[in-house]
Amino acid sequence: MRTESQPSETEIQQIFDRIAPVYDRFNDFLSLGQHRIWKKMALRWCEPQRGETWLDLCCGSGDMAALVANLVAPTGQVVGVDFSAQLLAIAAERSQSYGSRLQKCLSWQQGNVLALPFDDATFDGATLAYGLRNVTDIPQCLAELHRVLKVGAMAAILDFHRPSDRLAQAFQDFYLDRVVVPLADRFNMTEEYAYIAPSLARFPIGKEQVKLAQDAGFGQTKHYAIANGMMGILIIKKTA
Ligand SMILES: C/C(=C\Cc1cc(O)c2ccccc2c1O)CCC[C@H](C)CCC[C@H](C)CCCC(C)C
Ligand SMILES: C[S@@+](CC[C@H](N)C(=O)[O-])C[C@H]1O[C@@H](n2cnc3c(N)ncnc32)[C@H](O)[C@@H]1O
Repeated sequence: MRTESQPSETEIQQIFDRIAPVYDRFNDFLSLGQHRIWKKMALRWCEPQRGETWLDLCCGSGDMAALVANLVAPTGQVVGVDFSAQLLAIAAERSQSYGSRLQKCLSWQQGNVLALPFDDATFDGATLAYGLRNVTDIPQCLAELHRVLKVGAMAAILDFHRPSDRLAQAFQDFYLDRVVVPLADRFNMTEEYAYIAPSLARFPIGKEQVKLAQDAGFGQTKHYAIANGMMGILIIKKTA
């Protein structure tokens, strides 16, 4: 797989600001709605509880934050953080259509997950869906996540994964190159979606993610490959 040099933070921010208008529809169409299942699977492994305060890093259009809010409502809180103003605006707009029970639990903050604007030990748990592969400094992201979590807190990190099975790998390559990018091309977003494949080629595999989480101080770490190995969920717990 060809790998390219990593884009800068500004370039990544611009990618997501540009794809914001089609982001949700593309995800639903291109994953046949499966990405919503994958997000729910991630939550089943970190179990947000009613009344807790959770952080959704790289929240984008707010999908995952809304799922967590449904579990911590009515007294809990979920803070979605992202540096894309365009996707955050969509998250805020979409949350207006949720019932007041959820709306009261959700808040949105523009910020950089590599320098979170929260005190140490603030959150009971966290989610990070399709964000770790897009940050420019994975160890710093995991260090910030560890800092703002309470001891005993869990986090679920969902992202693409490279299958070990050659056939699944070939399908993933085919799908990204011959389905995803051509569709994006029809909306003048070729480069934005062509970024996925090299970002995946650079992305640490499951056991490497476990090591990175352990190096960041997480005492319990487990990586699950799902969707025939094309996606992965890292479950981590702050134990000290
Ligand atoms: C929700 C998903 C991807 C989010 C996402 C992550 C990124 O890093 C991007 C970078 C640049 C542009 C867009 C994104 C982005 O949308 C996963 C589902 C959407 C995927 C684009 C579809 C790929 C699915 C699997 C490779 C194969 C699915 C097989 C089967 C048809 C379900
Ligand atoms: C693929 S989207 C994921 C959005 C959402 N979590 C989801 O599951 O659909 C990746 C998001 O990460 C955000 N992002 C990337 N690097 C970031 C950083 N350093 N700080 C804050 N947000 C960042 C992008 O703006 C984008 O919204």
